[in-house]
Amino acid sequence: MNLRRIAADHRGLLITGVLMGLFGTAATLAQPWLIGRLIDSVSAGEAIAGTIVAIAALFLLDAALGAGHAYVIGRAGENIVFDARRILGARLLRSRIRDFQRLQQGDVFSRTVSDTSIACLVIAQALAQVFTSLFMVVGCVVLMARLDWRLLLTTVGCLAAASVVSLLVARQVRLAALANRANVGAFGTGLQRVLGALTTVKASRAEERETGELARLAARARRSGIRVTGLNALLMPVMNVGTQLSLAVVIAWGMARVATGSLSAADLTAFVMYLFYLVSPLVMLFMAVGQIQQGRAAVQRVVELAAIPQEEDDRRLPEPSPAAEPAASAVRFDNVTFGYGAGGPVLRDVSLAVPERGLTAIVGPSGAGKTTLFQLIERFREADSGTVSVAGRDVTATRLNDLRSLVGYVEQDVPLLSGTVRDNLLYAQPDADEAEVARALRMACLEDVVAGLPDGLDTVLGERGSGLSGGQRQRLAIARTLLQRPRVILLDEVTAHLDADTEAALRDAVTEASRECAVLAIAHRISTVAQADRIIVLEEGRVRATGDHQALMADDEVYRRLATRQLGPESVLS
Ligand SMILES: Nc1ncnc2c1ncn2[C@@H]1O[C@H](COP(=O)(O)OP(=O)(O)OP(=O)(O)O)[C@@H](O)[C@H]1O
Repeated sequence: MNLRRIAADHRGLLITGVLMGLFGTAATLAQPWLIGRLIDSVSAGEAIAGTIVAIAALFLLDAALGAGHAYVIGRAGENIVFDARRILGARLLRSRIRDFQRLQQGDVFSRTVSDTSIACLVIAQALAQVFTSLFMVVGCVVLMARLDWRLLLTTVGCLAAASVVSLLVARQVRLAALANRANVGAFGTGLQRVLGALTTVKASRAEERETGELARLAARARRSGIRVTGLNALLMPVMNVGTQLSLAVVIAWGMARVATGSLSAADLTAFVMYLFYLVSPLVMLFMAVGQIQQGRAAVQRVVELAAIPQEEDDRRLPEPSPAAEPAASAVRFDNVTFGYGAGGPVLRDVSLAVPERGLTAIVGPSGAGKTTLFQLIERFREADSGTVSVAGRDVTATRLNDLRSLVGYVEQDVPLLSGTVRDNLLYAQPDADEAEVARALRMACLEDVVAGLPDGLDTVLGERGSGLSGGQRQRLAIARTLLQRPRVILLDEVTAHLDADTEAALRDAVTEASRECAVLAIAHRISTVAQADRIIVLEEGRVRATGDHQALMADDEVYRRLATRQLGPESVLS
């Protein structure tokens, strides 16, 4: 993402805003000159009605252009923020999982939400401010020089001293503001840390400790915020002292010269007005420069995040042929080796085939690489060597959209999003009709559950599907997957103990699903293993054995151990 290019897309509005600001400034600059002429006309006893009308018109024009400038620049800023967030959102959703998982979620959030607005608004507004303030300062100085260059030198002397002090203060403001942003960010991260694990905090009786920690972080943010406010409060008064000093000198010396006749009263009045007009844009200029510095830091953070690598653009790959390819296996691994990077391979020379129908259970000790197999099938990760195929197609030669429509993934922990039950059900297949929904609910054994909810399908679920039990959430995710009519369902079973009824319902749902497509289940329960048509035993990234329960109980020591210790002692009896 290139913010400069985004800003260039809105150059029409930006240029209009800056031009309005410049014309408004020109209208401001003309006012003291016209008032000087008014004084001249009054002194000379000439008609003044025309001049008064011109001055009033200038005031109105100045006000209208000032308002227009603020609105147009603000609007351009919001447009730029909108584009930046839209592009960033799309890039995050299309990012590669392995790169996304390296990021801190709190940091991604603050870069996408607040850094984008700081970067874009500050830069649009501060840049516009620089143009108009600079024009005002230069205009005032030139017109003051034309009126009286000696008075100008005196003024510049006083204001220059005040400006140096202001610049030093402005620098401190910038540093303090950066520290304050970091402290506010640290508070946000601290809050996210505890709110994300609120039940753990409560169960550990750590509320008081964590409240203290949050208060400490909030106090740091408060301290640095007060420092910013204090320094900011100094800026204007420092410049005001400079103005008051120069005003006193200009009036004293100017009046003396008016008395001797070397300066007209009209020119002195105009000069004093320019003096007032000069100060505010001078301060604005300092502040805008400081803001641009802050904005640059935010731009840097946004651009860094936007550089996150993307899933490959696979539109060049051929479209799948409409005739369903005959495939002997729903999923095939041929000599697949894969590692996450440092630490060596997690899957080693894995070869396996999952038939088009039926339930295939994967069992293995913790860390054997079971979830990693699923990651490769969905192509969240890619094999270092060997081939993974789904429905007869090499996953690396299939468009991601096509691949992921062939595969339904039912995760263990977070299968649902917040929203209604219906939203969740239709998530992968938004255009499914009522008959298909009813069929999916029936197959996933969810009809009774939905009927028992207060608003049926329109019941609103909390974040991550809270409001349903673990087993119900998984069955809803199975129903969602069934609506998609995939060729393969990947099921990572819930590990938590389920009651006998829920377990039976889940088992029935899986059996139903496996009549229509291949179900590949990471099995944590003996009920799944016992009903499986075939079982793959994975150990240390290798396929150790394949077979049915009876055969593996007889032949495979690791399976026997898993079946008796991990999956439940009752398996020995089965
Ligand atoms: N994102 C990751 N980055 C680095 N290593 C990882 C990552 N995910 C998993 N691993 C490592 O890969 C190995 C296999 O992990 P995987 O999650 O596939 O095992 P598993 O068989 O599903 O285990 P469990 O039954 O405990 O869920 C583990 O040693 C794990 O530490």
